[in-house]
Amino acid sequence: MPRRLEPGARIVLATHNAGKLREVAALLAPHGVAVVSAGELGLPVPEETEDSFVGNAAIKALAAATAAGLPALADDSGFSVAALGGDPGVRTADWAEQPDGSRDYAAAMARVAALAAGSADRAAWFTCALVLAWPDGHVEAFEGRATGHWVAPPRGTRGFGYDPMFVPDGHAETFGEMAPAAKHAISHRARAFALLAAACLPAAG
Ligand SMILES: O=P(O)(O)OP(=O)(O)OP(=O)(O)OC[C@H]1O[C@@H](n2cnc3c(O)ncnc32)[C@H](O)[C@@H]1O
Ligand SMILES: [Mg+2]
Repeated sequence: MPRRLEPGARIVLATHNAGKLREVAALLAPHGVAVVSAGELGLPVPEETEDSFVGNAAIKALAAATAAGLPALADDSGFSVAALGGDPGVRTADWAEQPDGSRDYAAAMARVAALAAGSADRAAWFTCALVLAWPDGHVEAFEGRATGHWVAPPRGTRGFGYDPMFVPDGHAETFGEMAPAAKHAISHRARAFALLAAACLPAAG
């Protein structure tokens, strides 16, 4: 049996990414769970040393749960391109990292497009792993995927990260052009969250 949070429980959202924080907080809102972010608690950014999304989400969730003494929810996610053998994948954030530590997503999207342009296979997908960890080391893990294709140049200013270069299956707009509610209806994060909610969260009110 999965472990479930009590109604009214307080949890840490173990991410330093503002886009993810906004999306996960919106998904959590109907479940009556009180949320505090890793940034608000001044928690450090742990090193993501695993080669799987679930592995890295577990590192982040366990580090935050232990440091805060509260259950913690972490998201590890990434963008994969079939023509690149699934890259950048778990290294998606690293591909955007600049020498000064800042992130340049325009440059990262241009690099992905340049490397993949030689192939007729435009298939791409986002993956999201959500891991809920407790201070005693217990973890519950869930994964969701959204499939589609990549486009260049990037389109749209909504969303975050690589959203402007991804068109999900059955749609014409990129995640960067869609309304947030439309992205939530089909995204990798929403799919992982639906599994998490069914197993571990108080029923939505
Ligand atoms: O580790 P935390 O603190 O949660 O924040 P992060 O931004 O470093 O997150 P990851 O290590 O999981 O790296 C995920 C990368 O994939 C990108 N990404 C994840 N979900 C995305 C989404 O829904 N749309 C666009 N890009 C996304 C994101 O911008 C990052 O570059
Ligand atoms: Mg990260």
